Amino acid sequence: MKTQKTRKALRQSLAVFRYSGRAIALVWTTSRSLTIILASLTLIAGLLPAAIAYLGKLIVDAVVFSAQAGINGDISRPLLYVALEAIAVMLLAGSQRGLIVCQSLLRALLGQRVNVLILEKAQTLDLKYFEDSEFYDKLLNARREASVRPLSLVNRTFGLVQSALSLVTYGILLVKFSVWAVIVLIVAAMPAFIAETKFATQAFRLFSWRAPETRQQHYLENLLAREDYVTEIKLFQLGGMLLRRYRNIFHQLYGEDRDLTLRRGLWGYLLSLVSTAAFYLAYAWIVIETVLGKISLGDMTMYLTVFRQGQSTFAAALTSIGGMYEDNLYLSNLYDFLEEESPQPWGTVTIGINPEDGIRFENVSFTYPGNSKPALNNISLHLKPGEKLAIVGENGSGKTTLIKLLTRLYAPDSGKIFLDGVDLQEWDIEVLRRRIGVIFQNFVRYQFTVGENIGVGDVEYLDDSHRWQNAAQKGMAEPFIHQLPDNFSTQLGRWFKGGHELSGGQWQKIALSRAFMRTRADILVLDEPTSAMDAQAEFDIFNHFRTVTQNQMVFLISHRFSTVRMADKIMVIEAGKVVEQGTHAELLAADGQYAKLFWLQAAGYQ
Ligand SMILES: Nc1ncnc2c1ncn2[C@@H]1O[C@H](COP(=O)(O)OP(=O)(O)OP(=O)(O)O)[C@@H](O)[C@H]1O
Repeated sequence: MKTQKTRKALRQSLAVFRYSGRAIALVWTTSRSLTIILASLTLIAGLLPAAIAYLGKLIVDAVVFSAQAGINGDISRPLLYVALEAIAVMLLAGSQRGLIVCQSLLRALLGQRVNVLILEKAQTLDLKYFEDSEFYDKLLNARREASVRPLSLVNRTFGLVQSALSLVTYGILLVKFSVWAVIVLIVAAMPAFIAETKFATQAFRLFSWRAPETRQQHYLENLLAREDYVTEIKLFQLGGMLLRRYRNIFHQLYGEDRDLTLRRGLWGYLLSLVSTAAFYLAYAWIVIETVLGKISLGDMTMYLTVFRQGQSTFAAALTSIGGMYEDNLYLSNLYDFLEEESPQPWGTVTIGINPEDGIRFENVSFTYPGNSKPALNNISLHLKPGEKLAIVGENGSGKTTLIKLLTRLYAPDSGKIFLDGVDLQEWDIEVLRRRIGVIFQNFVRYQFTVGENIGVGDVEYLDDSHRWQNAAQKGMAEPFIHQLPDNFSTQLGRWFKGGHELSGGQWQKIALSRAFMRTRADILVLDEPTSAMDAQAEFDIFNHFRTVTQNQMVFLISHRFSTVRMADKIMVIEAGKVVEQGTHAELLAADGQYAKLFWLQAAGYQ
C-alpha cells in the first residue's frame, strides 16, 4: 500500500517531464544549431557557479597562506586565482546573456512553426470537427499560446537541468566536508519539492476543467470588441449585460485561483523554512569547524557561497517545476489537437463512366453527429447535365444539408450519391471540388480587394482581371463595382486601412460572381443567392439565369418563388423527406404543399 502511494507520488512528480522530450524534439527540428548552442550554454551556466565558488576558496586560502608568509609572501598565486575567477564570472555572464539571445530567436521561430503546424492540421480536418465544441476548445487552446509555451517548457527544462547541475556540483564540493550534511540538505528539501508538485498538479487540473469557461470569456470578449457585432450590441444595449457575465466568469475563476495561490504560497513558505533551517544548521556546523581549525578559511568561504547560492538555485528549481506543469497542460492540448485523426481524403476517379447521367441521389439519409433525428431521410433525385433543380422547404427541412452532402462536406450515412455514374466518395476530391461553384448563405466576406474577393472563386485565376469582369457581369456586380473608388482594386471591409464597406446585397452580388469564377464548374450550387438583393437585381438574374448557366447543373435553394420558377424541376422537402417533385406547372396543378406556399406568397403581393 505504502509503496503504491510512493510510486503514485513519484509518478505525479515525474509527470512534469511528460512533454519535455517532445518539446525539446520540436525545438530541435525547428533549429538544430540554436538547440545545440542552448544546450551547451545551459551546461556552462550550470557548472560555472560551483567552479567560481571553488576559485573563491582557492583565493582565500592563497591569501591566508601568503599573508602568513609576511613580506616574502607570494602575491602572484592569489592574483592568478582572482584573474581566473574574473574570467569564470565573465564566461558565466556571457553564457547567461547567450541563453537569453538564443531564447528570443527560438521563440520567434518556434511560434511561427507551431502556428503553421496548427493551421496546416486544421486544413486537413473535416467540417464536422469545426462544429464540435470540444474540438473547438482544443483548437483555441492550441492557438492561444502557441508562440510561448513550447519554448517556455524547453527553457524551464533546461533551466531545471542547469539548476540540478549546479546543485549536484555544489553537493560534490560539500561531500568533502561531510556526506551527512549533503544527506540532511536533500532530505530537508524534499517536503518543499513534493508540496510544489502537488500544488502544481492541482493548478494543472484547475486549468483543464476551465476550458469551457475560458472559451466563454473569449467569446464575450469577441462580442464586445468586434466590428461586426458592435452595431447590434449597442442597439440592443447588451454591453452592460455582457460585461457583467464577463466579470462574473472572471470572479469565479479568480476565487479558485486565489485559494490555490494562497495555499501554495503559505505551504511553499513553511516547507521551504524546513530546508532553510537545515541549510543554516549546516552553516553553523561549518562555522564551528572553521573556528576549531578543522577546515580552512578558504573552505568556509566556499561553503558560504555554496549555501547562499544553493538556496536560491533550489528556489529557482521549484519555480521552474511549477511553471512546467502549466506548460505541460498547454502542450497536452497542442498534441491532442495535432494528433486528432485526419480523415485521409480518398477517391481517385477523375472522369465519370457515364457523363450523360449527371447527378443522382439514391435513398440518401444523413443524421448530424449527436442528433437523434435525421436531417435527410431517404432522398432520391436525378439531375441531368444542364438541368436546374430548385429545392423548396421550410426552415430546418434539410436543404442546406443536402448541399453539404453534394459538395462532400459530409458523407451520407446510407444510400449513395452518383456523379457521372460514379459514387461521389470515389471521386478525387480536388477534381470534384473544381467542378462545383457554390454560394452559401453564410458566404465569406474577405477583407481583400473586390477583384480578389471574386478571384478566390477559382484560386488558379485569382489575379485574372478578365475573369473577374466576366464573373462580375454574370453575378450582376459590375455596375456597382464601377462606382467604387478603385473599381476592382478597391479594398473591401473595415479591417484594413482605406477599406470600403459594402451593403448586404452588394456583398451577395460579389459572392454570386465568385461562384461564376469557376468557369470549369458544371455544377452550380446557390443557397439563397438573391435573399438580400433588390427587386430589380433579382428580376435581372431571373432573366439572364438561363444564358449564364447554360451548360451547368444548378441546385438552387430559395424561399422566393419568383426565383424558384426558373428551375426545370422543383423539389419540396419537409423534415428531411421529399414530399413533392415536378415542374412549376405540374406542382401548381397538383395543388399540394408547393401550390399552397406559392399562392400564399403571391397573395402577399396583391
Ligand atoms: N452542423 C449541424 N449540426 C447539427 N445539426 C444541424 C447542423 N446543421 C443543421 N442541423 C440540423 O439539421 C436540420 C436541417 O438543417 P438545414 O440547415 O439543412 O436546414 P435548411 O432547410 O437549410 O434550413 P433554412 O431554410 O433555415 O436554411 C435542422 O434541424 C438543423 O437543426
